[in-house]
Amino acid sequence: MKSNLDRFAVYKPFAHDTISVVPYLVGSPSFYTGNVDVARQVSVGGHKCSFHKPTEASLAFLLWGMNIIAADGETWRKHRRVVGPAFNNELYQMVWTETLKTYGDMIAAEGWEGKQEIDVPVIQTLTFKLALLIIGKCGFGFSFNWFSPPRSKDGSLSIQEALRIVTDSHMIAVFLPQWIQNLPIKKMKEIREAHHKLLGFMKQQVEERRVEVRASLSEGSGGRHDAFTMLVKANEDEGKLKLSDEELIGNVFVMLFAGHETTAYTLAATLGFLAYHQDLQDEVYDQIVSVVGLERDPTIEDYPSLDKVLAAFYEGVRLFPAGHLMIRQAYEDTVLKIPNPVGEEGITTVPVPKGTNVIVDMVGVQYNPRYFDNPGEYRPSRWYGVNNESESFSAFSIGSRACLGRKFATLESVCFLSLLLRDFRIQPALKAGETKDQWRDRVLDAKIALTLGVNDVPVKLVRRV
Ligand code: HEM
Repeated sequence: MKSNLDRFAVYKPFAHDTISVVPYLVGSPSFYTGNVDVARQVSVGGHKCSFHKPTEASLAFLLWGMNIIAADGETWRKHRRVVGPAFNNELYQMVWTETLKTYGDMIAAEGWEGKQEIDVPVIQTLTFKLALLIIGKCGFGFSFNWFSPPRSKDGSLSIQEALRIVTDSHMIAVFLPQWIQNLPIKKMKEIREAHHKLLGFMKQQVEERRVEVRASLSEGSGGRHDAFTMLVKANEDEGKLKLSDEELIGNVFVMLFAGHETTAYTLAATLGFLAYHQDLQDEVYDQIVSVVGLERDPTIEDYPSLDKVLAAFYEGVRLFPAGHLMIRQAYEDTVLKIPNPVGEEGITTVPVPKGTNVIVDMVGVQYNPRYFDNPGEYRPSRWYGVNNESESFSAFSIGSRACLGRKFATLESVCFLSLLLRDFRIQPALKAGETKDQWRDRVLDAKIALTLGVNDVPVKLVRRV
């Protein structure tokens, strides 16, 4: 069976991991690369880089206002100066604490306390809910919980439900023509209601936070620590370079999209791999028990010692790199220095005319045998002892435009996995007559939406203690 992750096969006939693709009929050639050195040349940004992020590549992120992901050049620097400080230790502590709390809520709300075996037909139903609640609480500062009713007593949508609908329908809102979105059908009406509700709410929140931040600055008190509040706070210090309210909202929303689906899919893939590889799951479990024991909750201070849990997650990100395409464009005539194939010394310099797209194919990078021995194999030990911030792990991108939420995602995931894997052994939920290998082939393959993700992962949770 041909896998959607077999993208490196594209490069094999050419013996190069950077290729030029010429369209049959119209359009100019583009480069596709699975090479980290080439990726670095085009994706790092900054004055010396001849490539930028074209607006067409970021349309999916521009629905709510300009933001750090879509911006480029000076505009990006302005956004980064405000958004960067929001990712600080106070936020990270909040991510850990809220993940612990949300895990507890999940167990109670799903009725799993005391249950010995639980069938979970699609693990994504849990990981998406977790990621949405954590980004909602830590990114937006909302008090969400695992089972809140979708509509309040007066029949209006709850903010939590509006956020869920907006996230789930993002591709519709971006790509479907406006006249279809305006049709008086139930689904479209619901999406419009959710957008309207959320936007009104966000505007009111910006104003509320501004008042709070000014009060806490003048009183010297602490105030809230969610990313939204931090953003408003950082923006207050910016004088002339302040972001507008629309840009603030654009950035809060982009965090929702950048930080929700990515983490949720990767957690699902990681659990799928660990279900298939019971020996690797036991290795991770042994570390959790030796670091945290069986009684107490893991703390953020345990995080550096839970390196096998992190490695299991990193290997999930590598094999299912959620940010699978990074599109850059030459804004001037330039060259690419392309390393020759393995076994041949040196580089080949290729001219790149202004306007040429270079597409960093993250699946190509992560499955490139130049960097990984037997790249298709799930082997977390590749990351044992590798510094957490290391660029040898490239699936969060590299350079100054690398993922700002890397630590957010890894803290959330390590905390959640440590709790879940300590309580339960994860096993593949097989169909009647299906073998484990058939389950792997059916389940551990990719599908592509806004990000790249794993197929639905059906598992069985078996209580360990
Ligand atoms: C497994 C989880 C994640 C993966 C694999 C991932 C991957 C990436 C990649 C590849 C980029 C570079 C995109 C490009 O240059 O075109 C990126 C950028 C970014 N990510 Fe993530 N991400 C993850 C989670 C998160 C989370 C949880 C957040 C926020 C809470 C986040 C926020 C961002 C932001 C703000 C940027 C833009 C940085 C900039 O351009 O300065 N990401 N991410």
